[in-house]
Amino acid sequence: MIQPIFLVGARGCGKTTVGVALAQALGRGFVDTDNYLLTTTNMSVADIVAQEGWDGFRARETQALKNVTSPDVVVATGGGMVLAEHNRQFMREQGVVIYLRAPAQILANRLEAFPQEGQRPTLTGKPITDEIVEVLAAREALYRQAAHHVIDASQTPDAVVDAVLAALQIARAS
Ligand SMILES: Nc1ncnc2c1ncn2[C@@H]1O[C@H](COP(=O)(O)OP(=O)(O)O)[C@@H](O)[C@H]1O
Ligand SMILES: O=C(O)C1=C[C@@H](OP(=O)(O)O)[C@@H](O)[C@H](O)C1
Ligand SMILES: [Mg+2]
Repeated sequence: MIQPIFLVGARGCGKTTVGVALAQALGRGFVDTDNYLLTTTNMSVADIVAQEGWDGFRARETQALKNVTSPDVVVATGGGMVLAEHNRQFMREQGVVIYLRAPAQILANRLEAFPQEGQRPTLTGKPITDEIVEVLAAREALYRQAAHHVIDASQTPDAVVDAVLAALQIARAS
């Protein structure tokens, strides 16, 4: 049975980067919930948060998750998608959920090199490393709860894709 694949994990773990490569390897469609919101609302995450607060953004990302889900798609979620219990349940029931896990320092290094502030406005007002440590501590259990598989995301994107394919026991389509 073909099921959607949902990538979850903290900011910078590579959900978007790996998602594109995984979809290509499987010959599937790819969709990113943040990009979906950007193109459907013409607003960045920072714009939405400025106008509607984080609660408004969270409501929109829940709707985006439902809108983008179809059987043959790879979905890169935003790092906070797992915060809502119904999102975790939806993903687990509808498809296969992969937690891309990496240590805080690796995440911080990637985000410092490529902050994308419009899509990643501050969550805590703290410096990146402090924020990542705090957010991971708060969410680690949620990522694990949501996930069917936990993959080491500190490897190269290609190696992460191979690890996901091995976990799913499927071969590359190309
Ligand atoms: N496995 C990886 N190894 C090295 N750099 C990575 C890896 N995955 C992602 N990156 C880099 O980290 C940054 C954040 O990646 P992104 O895919 O946007 O993460 P996420 O969607 O999980 O926030 C980007 O600059 C990307 O090129
Ligand atoms: O961790 C979070 O709460 C968020 C992560 C971001 O996505 P990425 O994980 O793709 O950076 C984006 O959805 C938004 O800024 C909120
Ligand atoms: Mg992303």
